Amino acid sequence: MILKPTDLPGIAEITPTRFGDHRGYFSEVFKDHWFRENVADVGFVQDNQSLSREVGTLRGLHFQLEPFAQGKLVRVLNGSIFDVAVDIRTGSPDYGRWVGVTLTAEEGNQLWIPPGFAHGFLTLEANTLIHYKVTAPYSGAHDRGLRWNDPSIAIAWPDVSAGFTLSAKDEVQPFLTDLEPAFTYTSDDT
Ligand SMILES: Cc1cn([C@H]2C[C@H](O)[C@@H](COP(=O)(O)OP(=O)(O)O[C@H]3O[C@@H](C)C(=O)[C@@H](O)[C@H]3O)O2)c(=O)[nH]c1=O
Repeated sequence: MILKPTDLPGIAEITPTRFGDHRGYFSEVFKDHWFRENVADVGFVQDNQSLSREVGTLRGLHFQLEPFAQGKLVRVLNGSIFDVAVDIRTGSPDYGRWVGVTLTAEEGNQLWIPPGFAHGFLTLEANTLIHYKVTAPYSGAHDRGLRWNDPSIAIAWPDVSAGFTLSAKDEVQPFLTDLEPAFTYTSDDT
């Protein structure tokens, strides 16, 4: 496993080793012990999969409130995405800052997004299939969002000529300035 920090403290890119031979490859894509030792001492309780048919499908930005706040470990099984995390921890030196990493099925790279960050992604290819592990179960009552194109965050989403496809919910998510404080930064945070 190759662990690479990103420009946003707390967000890490992980690329599992692939052992290739004439048949294809073998790869350990998640190892509990390694993850706890090297990334975050968390347990995952739910695995999610989503398929986006159109290139330019944008899901997010999403997070869940406590006590169902989720850390997410995201990877792509088919196609590719521009995966984004935004720091929404009140008092954080990085509050409102974002980072984006291209994740591809070809490379098999993953992004770790701890609780305290809003998450979203844009598909860069048709029929992109993603898989992600989460550290808390889904709770619709705790599900919250942040506007994907909030000018105060100014995420540089890649240009996809097809235009963006969003859910009705995501078209009208609140702006950062209107968010109820959901997370508080502490110096123990990574
Ligand atoms: C996320 C989720 C959704 N659902 C249901 C609710 C709804 O009926 C349907 C579709 O939900 P959504 O529109 O919220 O799906 P989606 O827009 O794909 O939501 C996901 O977006 C990405 C960016 C994330 O970070 C995820 O945590 C999650 O919020 O699936 C579950 O049953 N369990 C879950 O864990």
